[in-house]
Order: sequence, then structure tokens, then C-alpha cells
Amino acid sequence: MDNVTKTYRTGDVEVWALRGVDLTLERGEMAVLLGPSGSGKSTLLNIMGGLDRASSGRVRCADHELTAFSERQLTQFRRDHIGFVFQFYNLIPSLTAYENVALVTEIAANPMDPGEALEMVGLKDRMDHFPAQLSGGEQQRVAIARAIVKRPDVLLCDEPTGALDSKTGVLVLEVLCRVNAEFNTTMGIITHNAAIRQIAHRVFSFRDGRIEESSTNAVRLPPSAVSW
Ligand SMILES: Nc1ncnc2c1ncn2[C@@H]1O[C@H](COP(=O)(O)OP(=O)(O)OP(=O)(O)O)[C@@H](O)[C@H]1O
Repeated sequence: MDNVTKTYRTGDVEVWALRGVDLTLERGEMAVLLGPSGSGKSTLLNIMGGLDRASSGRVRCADHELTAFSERQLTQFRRDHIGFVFQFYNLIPSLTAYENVALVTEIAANPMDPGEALEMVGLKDRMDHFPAQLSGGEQQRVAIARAIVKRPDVLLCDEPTGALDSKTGVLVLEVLCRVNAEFNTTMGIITHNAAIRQIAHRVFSFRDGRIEESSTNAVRLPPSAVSW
């Protein structure tokens, strides 16, 4: 992302969500994004994944220039390259875990088997359960399986542990680390839990629509060594 800005206009009021952000993630890198509420993290993640558009600046992903894309191209780009995980799992209640994941494989170019994705997140024996029969942590792991089943290049997670207790959150982070290590998936993870910064390759701290600080972890901790 080069000098990306984002403004929202509500009536006469203009809100600057991003005030000029330069950010490059290397392939396979796990980045944690920190910052106070309203500092622009979600806006950035959404623009990075082609869910939203920058007001100015340039956004590229490998050979794709997102800022030059039509709506249709942006949708295709998201479909082919990006997985999203949100704080609330957004599973379809009337479908089993397996069916929730399988739904994506119908429109993906080169998906893995839904069972394989569920095995990857440790839910092989819960495939036939409905969301209401799963714990919050298990539902989030189904959401991760759904996001990775299409083998995305980039996985973007907005508060993936936000609704979970620390112990369950650790299980979810372990799954994310496993996906990162096994598939070399580039990751952006927003969190309010500053302790989670320790699992990342790089950490970006936001304030008031800008990156205030970035740092590289010389030593990364496994999620099991992190608590909040
Ligand atoms: N659709 C929108 N319309 C108007 N203003 C918006 C919209 N989305 C975000 N904003 C504003 O942009 C700023 C950045 O919001 P953003 O959601 O990116 O922050 P955040 O750091 O992710 O916050 P949080 O940690 O609370 O999720 C805030 O001032 C917010 O009110």
C-alpha cells in the first residue's frame, strides 16, 4: 500500500479513517495490527482485501493493482486470493460445519477438500455438527477452515479472538500459525490484545489513521506462551 488514504463523508462531516499509510507485507509474513479503537485498522484491512476502496493512494497485491480494478474485478480478486475471518463467525446456522466450508469450494478455482480444511483446524470429528452445537472457539475454527479451503494467498483476520476467552483464543491462534507455516499464507491479524503481538513476524501500531510504529520480532513466541 502506497500513501493510502480513506475518508468517509456523513452529511457535512468528513472523517479521515486513514491519513496516508505505506505498508508492505512480504509473502508468508504474519503481521499483527494494533491500535486504539477508531485508529483505522479495520479500514486498512478491508482495503487490503478489496472489500473497500481507498480514497487515494495505491494498493497492490503481487501483480494485481487493486486501485485500478472495477467492482467486478475486485470481487474476482477477493474470490481468488483473499480469505477473511471476523470476530463473529458468520456461519450459516442451518448448515453443518462441513457444509459451511463446502459452500466456498463451489466457487473456488482450486479448493482443498472441505474435510481436509476441517482437519487442519482440528475439527475432523465435528464435521457434522451445526454451529449451535459448537463452542465459540470451534465455530471460529470452522470460519478459519472456510477461509482457507480455497487456498487464499492472503488471510485477513479482524479480531479473530475478540469474542473468545484467552485459552480458547490460543487454540485459534495456533490454527492461524499452522496455516501460516504450512501454506506460507500471508496474514494480517487485527487484535486489541497487545500480548498477541509476540506471535507475529512484524507488528504495526496504528494511531489516528497512521502507522505510528512498526517493529520486527527477533524471536516469535508460540501462541501457547501467550496469555491475555
Ligand atoms: N462506513 C463508515 N462511515 C463513516 N465513518 C466510518 C466508517 N467506517 C469507519 N469509519 C470511521 O473511520 C475511523 C476508523 O475506523 P476503523 O473501524 O477502521 O477503526 P479500528 O481501528 O478498526 O477500530 P476498532 O478497533 O474499534 O474496530 C473511525 O473514526 C470510524 O468511525
